[in-house]
This record gives sequence, structure tokens and C-alpha cells, in this order.
Amino acid sequence: MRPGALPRLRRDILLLIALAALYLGVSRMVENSYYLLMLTLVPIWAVVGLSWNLFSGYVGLISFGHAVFFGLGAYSVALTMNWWDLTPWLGIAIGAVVGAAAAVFIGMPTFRLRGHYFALSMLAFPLVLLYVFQYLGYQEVSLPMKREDPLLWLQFTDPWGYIVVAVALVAIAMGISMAVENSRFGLTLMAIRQNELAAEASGIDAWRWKMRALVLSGAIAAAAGGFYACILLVVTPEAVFGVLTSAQALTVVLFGGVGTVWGPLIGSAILIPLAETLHAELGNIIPGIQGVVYGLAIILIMLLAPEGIFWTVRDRWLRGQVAPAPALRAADADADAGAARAEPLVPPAPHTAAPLLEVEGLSKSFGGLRAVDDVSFHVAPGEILGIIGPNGAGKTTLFNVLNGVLPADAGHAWLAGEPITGRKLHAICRLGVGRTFQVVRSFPRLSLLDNVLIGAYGAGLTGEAATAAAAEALERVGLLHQAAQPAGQLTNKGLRLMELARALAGRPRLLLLDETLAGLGHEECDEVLEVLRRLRAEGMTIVIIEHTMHAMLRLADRFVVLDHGKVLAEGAPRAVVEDRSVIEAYLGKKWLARCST
Ligand SMILES: Nc1ncnc2c1ncn2[C@@H]1O[C@H](COP(=O)(O)OP(=O)(O)OP(=O)(O)O)[C@@H](O)[C@H]1O
Repeated sequence: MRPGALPRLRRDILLLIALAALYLGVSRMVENSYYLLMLTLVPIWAVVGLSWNLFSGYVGLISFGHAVFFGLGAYSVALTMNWWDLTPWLGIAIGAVVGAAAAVFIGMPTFRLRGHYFALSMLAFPLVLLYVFQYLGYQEVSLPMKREDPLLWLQFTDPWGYIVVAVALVAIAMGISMAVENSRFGLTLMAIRQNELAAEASGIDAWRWKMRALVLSGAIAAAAGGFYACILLVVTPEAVFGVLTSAQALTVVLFGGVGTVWGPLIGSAILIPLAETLHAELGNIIPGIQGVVYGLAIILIMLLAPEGIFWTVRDRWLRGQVAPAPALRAADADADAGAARAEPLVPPAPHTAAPLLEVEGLSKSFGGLRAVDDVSFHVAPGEILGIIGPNGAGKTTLFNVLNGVLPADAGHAWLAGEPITGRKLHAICRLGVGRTFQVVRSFPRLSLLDNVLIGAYGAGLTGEAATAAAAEALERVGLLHQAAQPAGQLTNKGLRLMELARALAGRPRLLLLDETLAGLGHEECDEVLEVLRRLRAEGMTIVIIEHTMHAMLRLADRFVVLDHGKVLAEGAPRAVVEDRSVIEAYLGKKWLARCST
């Protein structure tokens, strides 16, 4: 569980129980059968919305095709009842398994796609299944009437029975969503949504987590579809695989609030009654009025509250309130973690003459441009190596190849003898390569502590051990007192130190720092240098790209100079900055004049 999650979870569960009791109480008083049906549909669409939110809301990949899971669930119940006389309870369970399996098949080819390409590809799956089920002759599958045992066959004479089951279903889906949101799972998904590359560079296997989210989401949507079949008693491809089904799932979440358990509930509670009531009153005059309601809802929400009602209301509520007190002290977290965290945050430098990082003949081209050209160097344990060179020399590309953001065209690199080239970004991080970026990659909506926790999770830590590692990393960079602050509110210095802490929480053996001092004032620069020196004193090995030469001269043990992708010079800092070729290619005549005075 995430730090500080328990009180929030308790409060949310109590609120959920109160709302469920209120809903059941109010619906008990309703007698009109159409409105009873509407009151059954509200929780069902909330469940579908929750399932959509579990994937698209947290991961950030918009799905236009959740009808595929819903439809498979509906057909699972209808067909298993017809073929094998199975109770819908079993049919719903089978549907959930089918939905989860479908998620794996859908996720495998589509996770390569980004943004609207992913969204459009998802649209194809329910459309394909719609025609497949029509072709197979399942245009209209009725559920056999079984009135003898209403609870077993989910065929109630009192329509309120359906509402009770629907509320139970939404409570389960909410429980699952709350558990996800307050756990490592949810935090990891939110990090992937806010900055996938940063999450990967922190050791998170984004593909695997996305797949887990889609499997869970598919299973829940299918369960909702299964119960929907029990209410309608007839399943047709258009009703369950149709575009309106996916649109409804998406709309209730966008309207209520994306990335929160309450969003789908709010969206469903407002939009379903609105659409159904208008349909009942005006359906004869304006056929398809529901589609109009959902379309208008999307337009309105995009204009007035783009993140949904929940976030707009919450942000207004919180505006002007004082930021919460610091979440924890590192010492407390350490005590909590007990024996769970045995390894130190900065591993002692090995007593060996062998290099920690070896790079041999590394090359990377973009079309005809050789950004990194046959680069070789090594870094000793505990050393700080400065990579310098003019703009466009290939420094960042070198880092990108070293930590797996880009594949190398040629050459190899080893970390403590283990090959790292050819491995994936998160795998290289797990081997012990921590990275910060030239343009800071934070998770802006998450607190500082949560940002750094991602680094600990990426290293495979969980629970108290992860919290302790994150708190210790924040303490090392001097940010523990701001642990509860959202990263989006940090200054440039704060963000750069946060990235450093996130890399440290993953217990790296080697840190790759890309222009960590960029944009900092003199005093801020000194503060960050002090943090880096302390890390070096503890044995951390660092490779740092930096243009601020006066800082580099005070920090680095050795320089490698890159120019046009090639190593131009290498050696002790003083010798390198007095090298004529380096002065001509990078430092300039002003530097020479300054050195000679
Ligand atoms: N994804 C890319 N696609 C095409 N060209 C790229 C890409 N990334 C970098 N380049 C080019 O490769 C060269 C090296 O870029 P790189 O960012 O590695 O240089 P750098 O030394 O880090 O520069 P700076 O000091 O300005 O950050 C540049 O000419 C750049 O335009």
C-alpha cells in the first residue's frame, strides 16, 4: 500500500457503504418499472466506466473499444446458459476470464501504438466481433426463462433484485479500483501515464503493467456485460458490441473524472438518468436522444472542465488550502521498514581495479547523421566522469544508447562486466543504471514522495522498504521536508534534485546525469554540487553531461570530450581544458584568454 493510503481508503470505503445504502433505500421507493431499469443501469455503466478508467484513466491510452469486453461477457452468459444450462453467475465468471484473455490478445499487438493510433486500433476490435457474431448466426440470443430460483438464475420478479446485484457489482469494482489506486500498481500506472519514458528509466516495465491493467479492465467490463445480458434477456451484436457501448464507457468517465475511482460513479449517476429520462420523454420525437446527450456531455466537459467534474470540484475545494504537512521523516520510515531493506541506498564502490562501465565502439546514427561515432571509454568505480562537448556533439544520444532509450547501431557497453547494450530501458535500470534527463521528466500530479517511490518500485522494492528507500533518497538531496508537495509545484532546482532522488531510490551502481545543473543560479548550482560530492564520497559512480565548465572543473575526476559524435579528447580536467583541439572545438578563445590570465 502507498504511504498515507490507509486513512484515505477507510474514508472512501465508508463513503461507498453510505452511498450504496442510500441508493438501495431510495430505489426501493420507486415503482415505475422504466425508472427501476434506469436505476439498474446506473451502477452497470459505472462498472463499465470503472473498468475503462482502470486502463485508460490510469495508463492514459484512450480505448474506443471497451465494448469488445462488454460484448464478450454478455455473449458468455447467453451462450453458456443456452448450451450448458449454466447459471449466469458461472457465465459471468467465464465471461470475466474470456474478457481477460481477450485483453491479452488485444494488448499484444496494440501496445506498440501510441496516442490516437492506439485509440483507433481499439475501435476495430468490437466492430470485427460484431460482424463475426452476426456471421456465426448469433444475431439474437435469448436467455432461457428460469423463474424457479431467482437468485440462482438472476431472473427476479421484483426488479429491485437487479438493483441490489448491480450495486453489489459496482461495490466490487469500486473495491478493486480503490485497491489499485492506493497501491504500487496504481502509482505505477499513474507514473506511466504522466511520463512513460521516465517510468521506464526508473526500472518500470511499462508494457507488463499496461497489460496487467488491461487484463483487469477487460475482466471487469466483461462481468458487467454478463449481468447486462441478464437484465435485457436478449443479446444482439449491435447492443453489446456497438459504438454507443464504448462511447458510453468513455463518456461517463470523461464527464465524471479520469483517473479517480469516483469519476465513473459521478458520470454514470448524472448522464445515465439524464439520457434515459430524455429517451423516455422525448424518444418518440427525437429518436437516438441518448447519443445526443453523450455527444453534448463530451463537448461541455471539454469546454468547462476538461479533466472531469471530480477534478474540477476538488481543485476548487483545495485552492487556497495549505499544503499538507511533511509525510514522513526518513528515520521513521527506516524504523518502519525494519529488516526489509538490508542494502544501502548507495552501494559501496567495489574494491577492484576493473572499470564499472566499459564502452567500446558505440555508434548511433539518425539517417545520414552519425550522432555517436565509434565512442569508447571506461569509468572506474567511485569516479565522476564529465562528458563535455559542443551542442549537438552527441552527448545525450550517448546516454540514450547507454540506458536503452535508443538501440545502438554498433558497439557494446558493460556494467561491471555485464552487457547492457541490446537490453530494454527498464532492464538496464534494474541492472543498476540510474538516469536523469536534460529536460526534467517528472510525474507532475504526483507528490514528491510518490515520484521518488516510482524509482524504488522500479528497483523491485515494495511496501515499507520502498517507502524507506524513497524517504532516504529525498533526505539525501535535502527534499524530505517537501515530500507531500506535488512535483508540479517544484522549482527547477527542486525538480532536478527530485529526479536525482528518484534515480537514487532505485539503488543505482552508476548514475547518468544529463545537465543536472542546467538553468540553476550560482547558489543553487553549489547546493547541487554539494549533494553530488557527498554521493561521490560514499562511493557512487557518476557520469555527468554538463556545459557549466567552472562547476565541472570542481566536480569531475576526468573528462571525455565529444565532438561530432567522436571522442575528441580524454583525460584529467586541467589537461583537457588546455588541449588546443578542445579549445577550438568547444571552449573557444575567450576560455583560453580567461585561463591565461
Ligand atoms: N531522435 C533524433 N532524431 C534525429 N536526430 C537526432 C535525434 N536525437 C538527436 N539527434 C541529432 O543528433 C545530434 C546529437 O544530438 P544530442 O542531443 O545527442 O547532442 P548533445 O551533445 O546532447 O547536444 P546538447 O548539448 O545541445 O544537448 C544532433 O545533431 C541532433 O540534432
